[in-house]
Amino acid sequence: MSDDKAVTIPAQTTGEPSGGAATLTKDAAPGEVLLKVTGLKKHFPIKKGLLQRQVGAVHAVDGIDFEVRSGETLGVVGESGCGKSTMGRLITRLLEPTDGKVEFEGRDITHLGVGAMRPLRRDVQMIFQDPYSSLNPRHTIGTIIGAPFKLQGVMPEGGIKKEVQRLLSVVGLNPEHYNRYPHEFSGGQRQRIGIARALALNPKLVVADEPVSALDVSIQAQVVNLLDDLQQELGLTYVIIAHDLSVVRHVSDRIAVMYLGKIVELADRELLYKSPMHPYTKALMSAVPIPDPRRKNAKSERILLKGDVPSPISPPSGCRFHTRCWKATEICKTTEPKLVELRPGQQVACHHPENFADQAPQDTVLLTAAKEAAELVADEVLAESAQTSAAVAAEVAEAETEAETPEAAETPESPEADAPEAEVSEEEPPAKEK
Ligand SMILES: Nc1ncnc2c1ncn2[C@@H]1O[C@H](COP(=O)(O)OP(=O)(O)OP(=O)(O)O)[C@@H](O)[C@H]1O
Repeated sequence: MSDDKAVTIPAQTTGEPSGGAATLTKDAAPGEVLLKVTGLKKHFPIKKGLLQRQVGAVHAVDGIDFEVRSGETLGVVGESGCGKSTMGRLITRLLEPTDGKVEFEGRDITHLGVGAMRPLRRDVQMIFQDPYSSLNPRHTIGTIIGAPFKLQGVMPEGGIKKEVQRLLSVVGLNPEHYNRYPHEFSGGQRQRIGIARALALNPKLVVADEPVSALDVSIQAQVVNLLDDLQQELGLTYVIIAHDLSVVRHVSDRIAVMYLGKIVELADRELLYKSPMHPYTKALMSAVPIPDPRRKNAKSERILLKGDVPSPISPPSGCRFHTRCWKATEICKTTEPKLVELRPGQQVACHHPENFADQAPQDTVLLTAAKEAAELVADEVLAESAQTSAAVAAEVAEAETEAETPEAAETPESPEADAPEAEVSEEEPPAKEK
């Protein structure tokens, strides 16, 4: 980690006539929406035969909506093949979306061409997973980190070499190693080089795609902490993609959980950890050990998921997770649940959420697949899940009753006021048939 904490980005001058001097001002104030994604899709066509006729498509990203606010870190998690990297490449416009909209600072950038995207490339940068293949082995690290200045026609104050050396010290590397080649560095150091390159043009948004998964576990924390420090110092906004929650849990403000091209849960970190609502989130969380001494006696039952993620070529109907979910009923197979905000700061797409009142309590018969999936879930987890859902349902019912009572008292003259508007069930939701 760098000792050089006093990071200052000098003003840069640009060769572009229209660009003007690159300023240090972050246009979006902290908390304002920097990036907005609506109905975003990417379907990769599958072509066959001599005529290369399209016979199908990989539904890598299949209609997602989210926002990234200035200064925050949005973590994106999900198993391999869920479309996280494709999403990262779509929002950095390295891929052309099939459908939907990407807005950056209020500007629609969905279909900007190469030329129009050029100035924007400064503001949106990407850090890649593999620090071995993402750095050209024939170039010195001075050339690699200095490349963005040349590509963008930007001349930093004091020259490129001085700026590259400053960036090296910012990411905790020796500025004297300017003339060395990537193979002379360890994996962690190479990832620091990738970070220095991404930071060169003082970006507003950095999308980091599995930034530490290729590194030794002992090095991972150092790189994550470096990203965290840089965010504090430079006011960066991050989208950090990871396949499990262990990497993003400490650095994210909000977390989006992806499954087969969809966001199934999007919540403030605290809420997600305290009471995950989507069964898939719960399963992902159960795979992460909790290094908390206060919880050493707490049950940490693992939830094993049945089989692999289904093919994104023909994703399951309804809720895509229904083939592996231990709570799935008929409605899950037939009707796709919408991503809705069930609690302030917590959106979820599930008919039978955890830690919340059942959204389809009339639908009680478990699918055969759910019974098989339940075999892999510890009895304690199933019991706890039923218990918390029942408790939340009772709480919700109680809150509704309280909310209705004063209203009725205020309008005693109304004949309807005496009669309860809706029956509030005191009953626990019916137990799922096993
Ligand atoms: N260029 C492409 N052409 C065809 N299919 C693709 C392409 N890129 C990705 N896919 C497919 O899209 C799906 C989503 O891939 P993606 O890499 O986005 O997932 P991921 O969640 O990032 O997984 P991983 O962590 O393994 O990278 C996968 O089935 C993948 O095979």
